[in-house]
Parts: sequence; structure tokens; C-alpha cells
Amino acid sequence: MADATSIRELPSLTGIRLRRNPLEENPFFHPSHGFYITPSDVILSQVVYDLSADSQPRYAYHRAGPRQEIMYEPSSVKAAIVTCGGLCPGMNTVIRELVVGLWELYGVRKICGIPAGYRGFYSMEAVELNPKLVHNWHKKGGTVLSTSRGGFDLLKIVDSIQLNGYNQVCFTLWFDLFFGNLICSLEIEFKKQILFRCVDPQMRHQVYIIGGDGTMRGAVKIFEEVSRRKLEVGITVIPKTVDNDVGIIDRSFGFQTAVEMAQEAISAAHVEAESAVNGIGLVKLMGRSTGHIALHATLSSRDVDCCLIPEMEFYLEGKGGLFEFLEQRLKDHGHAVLVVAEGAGQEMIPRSESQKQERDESGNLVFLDVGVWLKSALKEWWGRKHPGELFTVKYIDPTYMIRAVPANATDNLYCTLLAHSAIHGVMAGYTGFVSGPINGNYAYIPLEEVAQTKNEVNTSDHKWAWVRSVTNQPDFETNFKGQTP
Ligand SMILES: Nc1ncnc2c1ncn2[C@@H]1O[C@H](COP(=O)(O)OP(=O)(O)OP(=O)(O)O)[C@@H](O)[C@H]1O
Ligand SMILES: O=P(O)(O)OC[C@H]1O[C@](O)(CO)[C@@H](O)[C@@H]1O
Ligand SMILES: [Mg+2]
Repeated sequence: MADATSIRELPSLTGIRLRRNPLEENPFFHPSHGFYITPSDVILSQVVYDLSADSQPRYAYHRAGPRQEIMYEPSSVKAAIVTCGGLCPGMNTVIRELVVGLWELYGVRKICGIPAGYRGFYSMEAVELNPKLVHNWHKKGGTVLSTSRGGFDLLKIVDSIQLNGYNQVCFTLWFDLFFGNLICSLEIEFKKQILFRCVDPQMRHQVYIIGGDGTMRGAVKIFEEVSRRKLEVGITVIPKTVDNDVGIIDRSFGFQTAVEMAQEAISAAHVEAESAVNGIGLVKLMGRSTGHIALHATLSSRDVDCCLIPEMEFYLEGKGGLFEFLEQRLKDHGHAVLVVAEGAGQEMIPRSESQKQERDESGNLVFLDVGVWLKSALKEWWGRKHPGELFTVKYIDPTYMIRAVPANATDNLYCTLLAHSAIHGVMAGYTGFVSGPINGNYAYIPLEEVAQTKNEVNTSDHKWAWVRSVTNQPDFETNFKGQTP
């Protein structure tokens, strides 16, 4: 098996002297045999194989964890941490653990937070971070650093990474001049002030980017530009997406917390529906292009009668459609609960020409509210079909409530492991990679590979069949094909 397995190699910094891992002297660690990860230590991309099909390609990724030799002198490291895109439970935990891990495990003392996402690299002052400051951050929802969409200006971002030291300009300048160890360029700022931008050749920069699919596409470009300029900057991305749409890794942090939070909305919808005559409880959950939150929330709740996701087309009227199903459900049980992912049915919602073009600052299509549309379609249909009969639709939209919360215990632990894996990888000299669990084991995956892969719900697999069996919902695709035109 080993011969047929190809390892996904990672870019790595060169030209920096190897040195002993400081964990060696850390009183809390007693590195013994097996503690350090070696280059031949790998994680297989798949654990399920069909042995009769022996031509299947087998891939492996380098295993995450501390290396015996590292490529950075900790006192020369200057690390930057940035959070991009939408919120996700656990972002603050990742930041906290990056800071504490860099500080405690490796003795790094220069760690800065870049505010407001990518744009913060070139338009805002970085914040100095230390363990005391971030001590309680894991208990807070959101990101203390703040985040934003858009603002990706490649050259300005890489200029800023290359030239950072900007904040402590006076101190660094005179200190370095004194020791005759400086490359500096003068710039005239808008207010005609003279600013000194310094590059200290002794400092080694590391960039920790926390973000989703869009962030990763940006990070690939940053990594390429940094490589083109031959900068010795370690770049890593910690995958963040409440939608769980990042591929290759088992799941993204914060996802389980979001699923848990969604239970409250579903339970409330169930109570409202059950307490009405012909009551429908309708819950919209996040999921721009993937329905993982809706699917998992449905499976764990058992109160849901129908789950609609972006990966599956559905239709409202006619044989085998949603309304026919709900009508039967109301007849049999008196109520029904409907969970819909925000990206489901978008192509069915009427929209104006300008709405068709509307995008957010990152270029993502702006969706119309599928819940509002469904609620009004349901009412119109019932009024037409059963005039005068009681009917209630209670629409609950917990969109931001499921992601603007602190991570639960499992996600908090997961965030810690992600952050530590990232630190060990960067300190070992790897760059352009993503840390994440594959089949339960932490691996380093080339950034470009993760940026190109999407994790969608497979509506042909067992899990989706399970959703259908739990809900009893129609198989819209098959029903649609069976309809006579
Ligand atoms: N193709 C791209 N090239 C360069 N930068 C990009 C690209 N796509 C998105 N970005 C930048 O990445 C950042 C985050 O992107 P986006 O808002 O899509 O969130 P995300 O990372 O996908 O996270 P989430 O989907 O979880 O909210 C933004 O600053 C955006 O400008
Ligand atoms: O309103 P915002 O901040 O743009 O975020 C909404 C989007 O963020 C996500 O949570 C992640 O992309 C999506 O599910 C949702 O469409
Ligand atoms: Mg995204």
C-alpha cells in the first residue's frame, strides 16, 4: 500500500537555518520517542477503499504536529493574525490559541492582530496581542479583531506584509540604525508627514489567516505573490465556515455549535405549529450553497417534516410537490415543520433585473429571503385551496443567532487543536497550507487544493436517504421526472 500512496507535498521555506524545537526545554513537555512528527508521518486521504478496484489513487497528507527541528528563531518571529468573511462560532478561540500557543509553546513575543479582514492589512493599525489580553476571548462570540467582506487588494496586502513594522516606526528605526541593520524607504504620506517604513532583515514574518472559501482564494493569491517576491513569510489558513462548505477536512469549526443553536429555532417552530390549527412552522437556516446545517439540524431534531437544501431542486405545486405533501401532513398530524437552507430554491424566487445582479462586497450573490417567499406562497396556496379554513405559518429566521455565539465545548477544543497544528506547521517552515482533520487525524493540506474543493451535500448518499426516511418528505427529483407534462 505504501508504494502506491503519493504524498501531497507542501511548499516550504528554504534558506533558513534549522534549529531545535524549544519544546525540548519546555518544562511542561517531555518530548520522548514518537512525540515529534517526521516527514514520513502521513494521514491517508481516504480510509474507505474498495479492495477489488486496485487502481484507485491513494493520497496522503503530512501529519500535523510538532517537528524536532524548526525553521524560525522564535525571538525573530513577527506573526500576524487576520479574520475574514462572515462570523462563525470559535473565531475568537482560534485567535486566542494562536496567541497563547505562539507565546507559550515557542516563545514568540511579537504577535499582531490585523483588524477588519484583508483590508486591515493596508488601511488600519495592527493591534499587539499577548496571552493576558486574549485570556477570555474564547468565551466571546464573533471576532474581537473584527472582520469584513471585500477589500482584497493583493499588492497593498503583500506590500503591508513585506513592510510591516510600520506601527513601531520610530522605535524600530532608531534602534536599527544604531546597530546599522536596516533597509528603509522613505515615503511621503498624505498629510505631508514623512514616514519611515522599515524592513528588519532579522524578522521573519508569519501570517495566520482565518477564513472560508473566499478567504482561501485570496490567500492563494497572497501566497503566490509572496513567493514571487521571494519573501520568507510563512502563510497558513485556518478554515472557517459556519456553512461547513470547505472540502477535504472532516468538518469546519463552529459548525456543531451552529447546528446545536438551530435546535432551539426548530423546537420553537414545532411548538408554534402544534399549537395552531393547520399550523406550519418554517425555519430558515444558514447555508449559502450547501445545506449541511439544515441537514444536520433536521437529523438531530426529529421534529422536521421537510428539509430543503440548495443541492436539491424542489417544486411547490402539482403531484409529488411540496404543497401536496404538506396538505397530507396537516391532514394526518394537524401541523408540519419545514426547514429551509437560505440558498435553497433561489432560482424559483421572482426577482428584478437589479436583484439578479446584486452582490456583496466579496462578490457573493445576494440572496432573496426564501423564508419570506415560502411563507407568502404557502398562504396564497392555502387560501386558494381551502378558503375560509384556519391556517397559520410561523416563520422563524435565526440566521445570525446560530453563528454569533461562542463555540460550544467540542468546537472550543477543536479550535485549539487547529490553532496549535497551524503553529507547529508554520514553525517547521511549511507555508501555503491549511490545517484540518482528515478522518479524525490532523493533517497539513496544500492551500490551493483546499481552495479548489467544495464540500456539498451528496443527495445520493446514505445520509440524505436518512433525512428522507426521518422526515418522510417527497423525493422531489424522482417525482418531478414522473410528472406528466
Ligand atoms: N477570488 C478571490 N480572490 C481574492 N480574494 C477573494 C476572492 N474571493 C473572496 N475574496 C476575499 O476574501 C475575503 C472573504 O471572502 P468572503 O466574504 O467570500 O468570505 P469567506 O471567506 O468565503 O467566508 P464565509 O463564506 O464563511 O463568510 C474578502 O475580503 C474577499 O474580498
Ligand atoms: O450577512 P453576511 O455577514 O454577509 O453573512 C451571510 C452569509 O454568511 C454565511 O454564514 C457564510 O458564508 C452564509 O451562510 C450567509 O449567506
Ligand atoms: Mg464563503
